[in-house]
Order: sequence, then C-alpha cells, then structure tokens
Amino acid sequence: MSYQFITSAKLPTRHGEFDIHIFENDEGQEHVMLTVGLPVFDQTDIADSSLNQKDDALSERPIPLIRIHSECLTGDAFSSLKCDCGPQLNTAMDAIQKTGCGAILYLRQEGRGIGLTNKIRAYALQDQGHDTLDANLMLGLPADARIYDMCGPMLAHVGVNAVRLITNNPSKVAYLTEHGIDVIERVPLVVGVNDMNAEYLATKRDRMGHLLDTDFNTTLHLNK
Ligand SMILES: Nc1nc2c(ncn2[C@@H]2O[C@H](COP(=O)(O)OP(=O)(O)OP(=O)(O)O)[C@@H](O)[C@H]2O)c(=O)[nH]1
Ligand SMILES: [Zn+2]
Repeated sequence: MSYQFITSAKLPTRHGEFDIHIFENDEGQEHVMLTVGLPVFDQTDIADSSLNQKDDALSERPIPLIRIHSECLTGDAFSSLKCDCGPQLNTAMDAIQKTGCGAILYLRQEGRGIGLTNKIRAYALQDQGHDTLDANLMLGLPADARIYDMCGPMLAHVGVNAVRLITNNPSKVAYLTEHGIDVIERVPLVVGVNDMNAEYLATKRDRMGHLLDTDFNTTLHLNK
C-alpha cells in the first residue's frame, strides 16, 4: 500500500494550535497527522543552501514526542467509559503542546482494525460477559488487525526518523524499530482508568502484552 500527502492547514484546538495534515492510501482511506514544531521542508525545488538550512534545523530540534493513536469513535468523540482512548488522546495532545515538538498520528483503524460495526458487535458480546479479546475471536476476527505501514511515510513528511513514543503497547515500538525509526524512549501513558474499563485494561495487560502498571495508578510519565 502506498500513501500520499494530500493537504494541510492550521487547526486551533482546546489543547493549542496544531498543523493538521491529511494522507490518503491507494483505496482513498484517510489518515491524519497533527503536528507542533515540525515544519515541512519542500524537497522539490529548493536550492542547496536551503538543504543545508534544513539539516541545521533537524540537528538542532529535540527528539519529537509522538503518539500513534488508533481511531476510537466511541472513546474519542463520545467519551465512552469502556476504554481509555479519549483521555489518552487528550493527554497526548497536551503533552505534545507542552514539549513544543511532536505529532499525533491518528490512524483510521477503528476497533483495532475490525471497523466500527464489528467493534459494536464485540461490545454486545462483552455485555454478555466476554472479555475484549475473546469477543473479537468469537466473531471470527483477529485480536488485533491493525497495520502501521502508514507511519513511516507520515513521519518522513516532517523529517522524523527518531521518536519518543507515547504508548503502553510494545508492538508499536517493535514495528517502528523494525522499519528504521529509532524509538529513543517509550513514554508510558496510563490515564482515564475507571470502574467500567479496569477489566478491559487488565485484559490488555494480561492477555495482549500491554505494559501497564498492575494497579493502574494514574501517574503520568509525561513531565519531560
Ligand atoms: N475490537 C475492539 N476494539 C477496541 C475495544 N476497545 C477499544 N478498541 C479499539 O482499540 C484501539 C485502541 O487500542 P488499544 O488496545 O486501546 O491501545 P493501543 O493503541 O494498542 O496501545 P496504546 O498505545 O498503549 O494506547 C482503538 O482502535 C479502539 O477503537 C474493544 O473492546 N474491542
Ligand atoms: Zn477506545
């Protein structure tokens, strides 16, 4: 699959101002990147002196703080208490604004890649007592169907090849590392824990390999 940059604009938010960049894959699926302090260098017809300026700018800037966030309509837009996605997105946006250099890669792979309808089918099974992993499997679907091959082209667009990655999911770290992006630091993010999602988080920790504090304390590790 290949990915093309389509367009960008300023996006003022409650968390501060971002640049929003839209990318599209061969099938017309859109992915979104919000950036702060990551200018786009136009490679097409700039003089050599500009290229030197670009190298200088890249060598001086801090390692960007990056969040790869998979779409969760129910959590991100509707404030669902069944997961931690909304608080994770909001906290990551604040943290990136605070550091002044970073990006949210908002990937349109709802429901860990099975889509919204299937996620709600899985929720119906969860209403009957099944956990988040078994619910996917009972539907004949993978536990996690996500891909991350859009991340390389999206990060390359803003000249990023080394990151501080906000995640508890070791497979994201492994994917980037295996594809030539240095993960200088993994920044844990445990926020939005409540009575309705504690079991969901425990399943991610115990059955899906997520690196979560056993007691889900809400200490932020984002003060750098
Ligand atoms: N199939 C399914 N998807 C879910 C469920 N709850 C949340 N999701 C989706 O899971 C994705 C978020 O993945 P998570 O496993 O919460 O976290 P992660 O992105 O792997 O890891 P972090 O970087 O630590 O947040 C989003 O696409 C959500 O829509 C669920 O019960 N079933
Ligand atoms: Zn969610």
